[in-house]
Amino acid sequence: MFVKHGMNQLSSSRNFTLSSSAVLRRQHFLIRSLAGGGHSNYCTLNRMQETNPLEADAENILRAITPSLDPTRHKGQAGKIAVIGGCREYTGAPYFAAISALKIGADLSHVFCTKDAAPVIKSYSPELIVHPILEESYSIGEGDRKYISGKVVAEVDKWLERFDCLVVGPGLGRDPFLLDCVSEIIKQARRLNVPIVVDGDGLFLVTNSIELVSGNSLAVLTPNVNEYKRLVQKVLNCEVNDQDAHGQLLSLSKRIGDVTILRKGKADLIADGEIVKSVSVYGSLRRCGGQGDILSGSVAVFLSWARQYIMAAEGNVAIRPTNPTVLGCIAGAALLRKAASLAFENRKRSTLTGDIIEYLGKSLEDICPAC
Ligand SMILES: NC(=O)C1=CN([C@@H]2O[C@H](COP(=O)(O)OP(=O)(O)OC[C@H]3O[C@@H](n4cnc5c(N)ncnc54)[C@H](OP(=O)(O)O)[C@@H]3O)[C@@H](O)[C@H]2O)[C@@H](O)CC1
Ligand SMILES: Nc1ncnc2c1ncn2[C@@H]1O[C@H](COP(=O)(O)OP(=O)(O)OP(=O)(O)O)[C@@H](O)[C@H]1O
Ligand SMILES: [Mg+2]
Repeated sequence: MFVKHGMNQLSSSRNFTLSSSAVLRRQHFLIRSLAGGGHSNYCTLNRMQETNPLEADAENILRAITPSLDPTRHKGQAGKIAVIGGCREYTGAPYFAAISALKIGADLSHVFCTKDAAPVIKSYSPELIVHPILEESYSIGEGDRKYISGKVVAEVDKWLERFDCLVVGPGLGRDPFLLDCVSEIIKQARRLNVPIVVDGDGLFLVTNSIELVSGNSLAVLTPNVNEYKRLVQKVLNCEVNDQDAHGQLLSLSKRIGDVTILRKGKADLIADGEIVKSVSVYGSLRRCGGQGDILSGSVAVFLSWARQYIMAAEGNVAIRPTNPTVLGCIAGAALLRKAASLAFENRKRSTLTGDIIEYLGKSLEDICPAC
């Protein structure tokens, strides 16, 4: 009530005081004081949202699907992830996705990128296995296209079956030749039943060729606000309806043949054609670029772990829902948001994606200790 009253006073005085910066500063101070502090209040609001029946039981899901660190396990069993992305413009996005997968606990993380991007990505981290195999139109002659496309696809194909999940799109760019090659990689992954998380420019590609993912129950789309708008316009032939966000997301996922969609935003909404879940716990006020890339790498790892967990449970799955792609989305979204909130607590306005990545380990450890 006090907050409301204070806010009303502030808004009624807005018209004639906005020009004064001292008054503005006092207004901001008053709003923060009445609301109990910027970030902590934000978290409290999020905690209140946990009473929402659609809110996923993210912490229990994280505990259930994260594999124990067992001395009998060998390298590779905790996950082999590959990111298809990285071009002349973007080297950060594939790095963020691939390194996040390792920081969460995957054993191996590969990046398939263009020749220009590879040395840059390699230099960020020796932990990543980087394949400089993608080609953009500018670097090849008209007559070489078919031959080079075959070579690119064959090179990825050598590895494809070994991966537990592909992340297609972070920093991929929109070169038409490159995207044609990536279409073939997506088709091949589907033939081999390799799950894929489609993000960034991968979404630009599949939005224009929806048949690439349509009906693939092992595909996850992770659109941000722009990517979601394009997807809704293209597939549902209408505008985004925030009044019925859950219903529209469900319709969209149904229309694309029950693929799983994680709509990123203030609350992350997840649908698979059957159910809708929301992840709104934790979070940060900082919107620096690259957080979606962390998310795509994280979802890939948790999706792989969820599949392993469900296979091992042999029908005795202790958590709901039971679709591994949805579980992967819930776990990935919750972990990113927790890491972002910890990073923000420390770094405030200067929080960057690299800072958030540094908190992925602690965030998982708090929920699910290693030993
Ligand atoms: N540090 C890094 O390396 C990071 C790299 N990142 C990477 O950036 C890529 C784009 O992702 P993003 O999130 O900027 O896309 P989004 O919000 O739809 O676009 C914003 C506006 O830009 C425009 N536009 C975009 N791409 C375009 C293109 N190739 N050519 C022309 N226009 C283009 C777009 O226009 P529109 O599509 O609406 O016509 C919209 O108006 C993606 O690969 C991502 O992974 C990020 O992950 C962040 C960290
Ligand atoms: N308004 C918000 N409040 C809280 N968290 C948010 C908000 N918007 C986005 N997020 C968080 O940030 C994550 C990344 O979402 P974002 O929309 O920034 O993705 P993106 O644009 O694809 O990022 P990238 O810059 O990596 O491409 C989401 O999963 C969500 O957890
Ligand atoms: Mg993105």
